[in-house]
Amino acid sequence: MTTMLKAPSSKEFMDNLKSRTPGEIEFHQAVHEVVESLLPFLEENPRYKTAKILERISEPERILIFRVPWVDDKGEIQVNRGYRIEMNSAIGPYKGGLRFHPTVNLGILKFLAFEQVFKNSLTTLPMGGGKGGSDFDPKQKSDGEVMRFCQSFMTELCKHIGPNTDVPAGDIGVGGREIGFMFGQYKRLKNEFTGVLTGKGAEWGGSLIRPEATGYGNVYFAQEMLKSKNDSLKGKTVCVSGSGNVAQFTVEKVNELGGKVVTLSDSSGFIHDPDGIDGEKLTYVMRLKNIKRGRIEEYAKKFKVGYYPNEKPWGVPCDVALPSATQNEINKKDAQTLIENGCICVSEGANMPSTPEAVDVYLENEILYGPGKAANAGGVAVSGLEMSQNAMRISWSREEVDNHLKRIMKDIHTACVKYGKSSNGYVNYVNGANIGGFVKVANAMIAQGVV
Ligand SMILES: NC(=O)C1=CN([C@@H]2O[C@H](COP(=O)(O)OP(=O)(O)OC[C@H]3O[C@@H](n4cnc5c(N)ncnc54)[C@H](OP(=O)(O)O)[C@@H]3O)[C@@H](O)[C@H]2O)C=CC1
Ligand SMILES: O=C(O)CCC(=O)C(=O)O
Repeated sequence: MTTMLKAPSSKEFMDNLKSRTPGEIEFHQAVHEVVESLLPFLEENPRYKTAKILERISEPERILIFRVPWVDDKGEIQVNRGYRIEMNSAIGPYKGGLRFHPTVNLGILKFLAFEQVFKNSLTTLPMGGGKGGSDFDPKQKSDGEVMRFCQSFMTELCKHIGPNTDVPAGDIGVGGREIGFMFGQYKRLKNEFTGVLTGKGAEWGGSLIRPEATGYGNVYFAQEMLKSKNDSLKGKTVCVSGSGNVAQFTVEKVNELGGKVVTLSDSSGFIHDPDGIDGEKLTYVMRLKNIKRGRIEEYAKKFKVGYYPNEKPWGVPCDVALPSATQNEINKKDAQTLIENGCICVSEGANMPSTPEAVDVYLENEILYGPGKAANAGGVAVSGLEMSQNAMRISWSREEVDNHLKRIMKDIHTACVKYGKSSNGYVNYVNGANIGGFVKVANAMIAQGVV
């Protein structure tokens, strides 16, 4: 027998969540946004209330926290903390990146794992949600130190993951180098060559287009949003933040589609290049960041453009903003400035880069706003395609993978419009992504019983 339950108010729900997860500020922020989107939908669909999906989906299935000891180049022992949040496996193995950054803590990884559940569902591929990482800082470390850390991290993590259980990938501070070291250690310990990680090198099981996928996917999503207004990126001035994996391939795709990117940043400041970051300058950025592991300030010196230490790029006039660095990098004032300067579209390469107050500004002004869990889903989507290729022991061409990516981003856009269209015609992509991502996971959870 089932009983009809009244859904808790957003405040009741959040008070309860906060009392059980004190101090996990980013996690509270991510859950609050989803609850606000979902409560009206739950009123119309009471079976999700009866099954207590909201209560279950916001509680990780499993949290792993472990010691990561390693030896630095001076022979001194260092100790970091490792994490893996296995958030939800209703529609597939846990899937999501690993972040190595000194700011990493439980609340940040839980927000990322929670977002990942909805994002992965939106891709239409069979992937549950997870996230992990460490407070280890790869900056200023030698390759040997990074390798020893990665090997120690994987020595513990390998007990909990597997190609049908949990498949990590990269995120901030984890790129091809780190995935290589972790894959090597997993293979050595388990004596098996499997698709246990994605983002692998193309010669050893990686998918073509995975490095490009998050940035390209975000630009495809922005293009879809603009297309809904009979507009495009051609001739648009674009502000990008960050200068890592996502930012670099965002610039590449914007250039290809005829836009002009005028900013890039890192945690020390931003550069403003009014002439645009063309292909040649982008090659310089890729060398600077991926090989030399230098600071974006060096771009300003090399190309004689403005560098603004300890500032973010949102005061630079643009038509389109593609935040691609980190969470909460655009606050209310930044959002107001963007709109006052004529910005008509914000599409998030980073996870949760806009504060809730910034999001309110976008929605009140009815600009095109693509939240990260929809707009940056291209990365994990191509990770899902890497898992398929590994399982079939085949490799698709660049063109095949790129065509899949384009189709997936278009489908995500369609799902957001389906669930997010307001009565006045404005598409609230926040509601669209949250409800669109929720339905498949919630239905699977109901079908699988109280687990
Ligand atoms: N890689 C992927 O496939 C995906 C990534 N994302 C998200 O995209 C964003 C960027 O990731 P990715 O490009 O992979 O990471 P990278 O490590 O390659 O690059 C991160 C960039 O962001 C900057 N950054 C990091 N932390 C801060 C901070 N606190 N303040 C200002 N700038 C900062 C870094 O600067 P510095 O070098 O100074 O630290 C660097 O330029 C993240 O939010 C990530 O979660 C989302 C989906 C998939
Ligand atoms: O490719 C993946 O599995 C992870 C991508 C990721 O971490 C993200 O979407 O935030």
